[in-house]
Amino acid sequence: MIIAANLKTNLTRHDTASYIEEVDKCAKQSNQEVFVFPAISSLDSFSAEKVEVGTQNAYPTVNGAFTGEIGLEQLEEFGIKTILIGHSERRHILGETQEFIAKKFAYFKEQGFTIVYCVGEPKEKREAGKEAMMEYISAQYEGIDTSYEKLIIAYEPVWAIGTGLTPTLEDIEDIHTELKQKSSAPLLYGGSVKVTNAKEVLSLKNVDGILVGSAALYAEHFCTMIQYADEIEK
Ligand SMILES: O=C[C@H](O)COP(=O)(O)O
Repeated sequence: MIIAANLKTNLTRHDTASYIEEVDKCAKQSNQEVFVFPAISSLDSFSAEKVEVGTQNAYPTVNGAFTGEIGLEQLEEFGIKTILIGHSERRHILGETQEFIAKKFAYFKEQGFTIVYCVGEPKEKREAGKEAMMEYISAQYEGIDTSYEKLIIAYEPVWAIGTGLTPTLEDIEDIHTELKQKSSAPLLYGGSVKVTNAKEVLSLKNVDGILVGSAALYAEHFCTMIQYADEIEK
């Protein structure tokens, strides 16, 4: 399974280095694929043996006049070859359109990156019923090559991110089963995954892993989630 931490806008360079060192220790004892996405200011050539470090964002360019952005040149300096694309915070807070997200996807696919591609519905779409919700999520697949061999998809209901709320286990399994019809790529669940619910979520059919935000900030908790995945696979 894939156990991924999105550190978002948290931890300094120093604390990120310590975090990755600690997570790498537990990841080396595990059979899981472990990803950590640090804040961009903390990207570096880490000596992690098992943890795959990815970037939370980048502009689809080698370099150029894109103030505030980083491009391929800056990622290559640290050997970064994994990227998060389409995260709901980039869609709903930073205003990335599906068209731009698809352009970014195509660019980093062209560069051979492993892409963790995020989809998920806002609360009002969830409340409008399953048909409206799936229609919304389907639109997030527009322009995306769902057969890309280095694609990982993360289903993250927007209303579950950072709220402590999650769909029921039945709902997660149901939606993941539907989304698996769209792509056979590994499908992660994200949205208020904690040490207290990670094992149940990871045990669900068509859940191939988790993408964890706030609870992953505690390396010990994130390591526990990695251990849960090993226990499930025994
Ligand atoms: O990328 C991670 C997701 O946004 C989930 O964040 P969260 O675990 O804080 O709800």
